[in-house]
Order: sequence, then structure tokens, then C-alpha cells
Amino acid sequence: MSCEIGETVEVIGIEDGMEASYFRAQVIDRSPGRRTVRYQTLLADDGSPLEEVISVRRLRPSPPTVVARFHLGDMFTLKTRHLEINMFPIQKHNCVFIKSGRNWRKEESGSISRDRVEGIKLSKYGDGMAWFRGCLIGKGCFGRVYVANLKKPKSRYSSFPPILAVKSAEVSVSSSIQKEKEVLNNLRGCRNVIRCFGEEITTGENGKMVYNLLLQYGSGRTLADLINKSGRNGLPVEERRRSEYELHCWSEEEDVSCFSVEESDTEETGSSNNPLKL
Ligand SMILES: Nc1ncnc2c1ncn2[C@@H]1O[C@H](COP(=O)(O)OP(=O)(O)OP(=O)(O)O)[C@@H](O)[C@H]1O
Repeated sequence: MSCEIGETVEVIGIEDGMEASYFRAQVIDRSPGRRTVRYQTLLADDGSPLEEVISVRRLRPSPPTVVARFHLGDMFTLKTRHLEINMFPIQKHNCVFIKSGRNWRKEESGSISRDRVEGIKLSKYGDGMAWFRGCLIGKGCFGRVYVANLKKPKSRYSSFPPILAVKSAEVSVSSSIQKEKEVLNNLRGCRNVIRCFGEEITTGENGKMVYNLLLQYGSGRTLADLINKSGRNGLPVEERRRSEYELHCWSEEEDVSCFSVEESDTEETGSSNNPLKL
């Protein structure tokens, strides 16, 4: 592809958490094998559109303008090289949330998330100063957990990773997750415990104040998920030892008998260095 100056292209992200995400940009300069691009949706630290010099290998042509008109409730399938997703627009909005593996990313497009209910809940608790609230990933007894993407994922001054998990509850019922923050702060530095990046108050759609706990996104899934997935034999031995160790970090008294499977030479599956959400 030639990528002439003035052409609109899409640039694939390569940083952690941005892989396989494409960002629309305009070519503003060219040199052999490289192009200077100005992004349409990524901002530099001073708020101006981010400009970057990149290899032409990270570029692809911008998709043609969609001529079909989608109406609220219409189902359509979005296909890319790596995934295929059923989506339907739920409101007139210029963002779309695309699920890639377990992560969601937000893109300009004219429609929104595959799941109506999750999509509607997006706005309920509001966005943070530095992050957009994404889709609901889980509910506990004390709050709802959302994936969140940074507004300026390329900022060198950000103290957050590009993707966060944000646990939220209205301030009036947030004492438990505020307590959780204290516990996580005390455990700061433990390699296998989800990191807490702080707290933030946002304003919900009805003006209610919402307390948010900013957490490391646990791509390792929950222990319950791993146990269910491992079937009759329970967790593989190595995974079990790791989990027992992590649980004992929380409480020496904790009953970890659910992991007491017979030692076996079952091949290790699903083991990862990703932190587990306990
Ligand atoms: N940091 C995280 N990263 C990824 N997913 C998370 C994270 N925290 C929570 N989740 C998801 O959200 C769900 C709800 O989490 P939450 O911590 O609110 O409750 P819980 O631990 O499941 O139960 P409880 O309310 O009893 O503590 C989890 O089951 C998990 O699927």
C-alpha cells in the first residue's frame, strides 16, 4: 500500500494491551519505509492529536464507508483476521466496544457493544479522569467490575496500564470496597495479588456519586474459573501450589481443601504468570 500524504489509514497498536487494536490516523509525512501519522482518536499529553513516525508495516487501508444503514436492534457480524463478533447498535453513539479475547476496546464507529444490557450499564457510573468505562465483566456482593481503557494510553506520564479493572459502587454503599482498598494497600508488593492503582469518585448518570477502585486487570481469570475448567482431576499440581500460596497470603486460616486433589502427573494447563482474581 502506498500511504500517500493526506490518506486516511489505520495503525495497529503494538504496546501492551493495545495489540491487535487499530487506530485511525492520517498520513502527514513520508520517508522510505516509514510514515508520520496523526491519530484521530489518540491524544498527546498536551491534548493535541498524537503524531508518530511508524513503519509502513503497521498500516492498513482505512475501511470503506459503510453504505448500509444499521438501525437500533439490527444484528450484524463484524469479521477481522482474528475474531468474529455479533454486534448490534443500541443507541446513536459514535463509539463501539469490541471484545478481543477477554478484553474490550472502544472504537469510533456508530454503534455500541454486542450485549445490550452491558452496553446500557456502561454509562451508569460515568468515566474517570483518565479512563473510559468499558463493559461489565463481573458482579460481586459489593460492587460491579468493569473493564476500563485509558483515555491517553500512549501517555508516558500515566501511572496506569492501558487496561484496568474498575470496581464500582455508589458511595453510600461502598464501605466494603473501600475496606478492600486498605487490604490491597497492605498487600502491595505481593507479586501474585492484584495491584490497586488507587480510588476515584465519578458521577453516575443520575448525579449519584460513585466510588471506584482502580485495579490491575486480572487476565488470569478467577480461581473458580480455573477449577471448573480443570474438570474431574481438579487443578494441576503446580497451579494448586501456587493458588494455595496466594490464598495463605490472605489468611493463614483459610480452608483451601477445595484444591486438595490427588497429586497427579496431569499435564499443566492454563497455568500462567498472570495474577489471579481470588
Ligand atoms: N481485577 C479484576 N480483573 C478481572 N476481572 C475481575 C477483577 N476483579 C473482579 N473481576 C471479575 O468481576 C467479578 C466480581 O468481582 P468482585 O471482586 O466484585 O466479587 P467476587 O470476588 O466475585 O465476590 P465477592 O463479592 O464475594 O468478593 C469476579 O468474579 C471476576 O470475574
